[in-house]
Amino acid sequence: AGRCRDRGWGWNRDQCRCLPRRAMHVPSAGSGPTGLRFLGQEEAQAIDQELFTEYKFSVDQLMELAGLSCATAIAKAYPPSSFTTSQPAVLVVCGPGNNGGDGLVCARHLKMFGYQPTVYYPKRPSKPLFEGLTTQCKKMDIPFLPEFPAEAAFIDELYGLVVDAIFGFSFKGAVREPFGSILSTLERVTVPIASIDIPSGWDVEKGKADGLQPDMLISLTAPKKAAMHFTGRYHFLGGRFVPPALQEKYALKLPAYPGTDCVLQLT
Ligand SMILES: NC(=O)C1=CN([C@@H]2O[C@H](COP(=O)(O)OP(=O)(O)OC[C@H]3O[C@@H](n4cnc5c(N)ncnc54)[C@H](OP(=O)(O)O)[C@@H]3O)[C@@H](O)[C@H]2O)[C@H](O)CC1
Ligand SMILES: [K+]
Repeated sequence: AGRCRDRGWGWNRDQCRCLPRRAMHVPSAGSGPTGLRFLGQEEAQAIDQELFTEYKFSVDQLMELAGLSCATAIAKAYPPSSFTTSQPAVLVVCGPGNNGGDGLVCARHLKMFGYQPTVYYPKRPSKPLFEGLTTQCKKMDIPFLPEFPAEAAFIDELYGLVVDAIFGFSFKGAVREPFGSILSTLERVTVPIASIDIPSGWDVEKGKADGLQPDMLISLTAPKKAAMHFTGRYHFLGGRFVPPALQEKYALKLPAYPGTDCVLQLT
């Protein structure tokens, strides 16, 4: 039990024993379907554009479904009872684009599901969509951190899970500040990280061997090529909103979601 006081270890209520925090959550049985197609960056962006221009979805519609998928997948892999912190505290780190918007929606649904999310959102676009999502979170008493914790150990101490909603499929080139420092801190945390769509800082197609190594990846619409380099425990598919004709046009070969579920566990 002395080990429980060490950083990176904690008491697991489900298993009634001390475990490394990274191994805290028991993976559910069963492996995912095969034959999925992994998308390149341009293809992912083309599908996204077509959803908006040809199929007339609005961004906030799809973002709501994407963020709900993420919160649902998180609740399946990391139920509140599996947290070793006194509360199921989750740090949601949001970037400047739509991936960050998915993070805000995810934070709101996590709160609805009984988690205690806190958001860090350093670069906020002055657009009604993002301002609205921010207000919705604030009105639900979700705190926004004024500064990012300087030490990875502070994050390990305060939160049982980090949601990475910094960059998605439009990330390109070398990471610019303040996100470089944020990502280097996140690379050192020992609590699990759940990445939305792409592990942030990874090349969308080639991944990044020495970058963030999330425990969970929630691929939206269809996995991107970077997902082939994902070695964490949980890979979920979410964003169940692609009309069959568009799935066919891009030969997505999406597996069937179970019943009315908005997520599907791939691994
Ligand atoms: N169809 C779907 O599946 C949907 C997915 N959604 C989510 O949207 C993202 C893609 O969102 P997008 O806004 O296109 O892009 P990102 O969130 O990935 O990032 C764009 C911002 O990131 C900045 N950026 C890019 N590269 C860097 C870098 N090297 N360093 C720092 N910052 C970077 C970029 O800044 P610019 O200055 O270049 O403009 C942007 O601000 C997808 O992955 C899903 O998560 C939708 O929610 C719903 C539909
Ligand atoms: K991400």
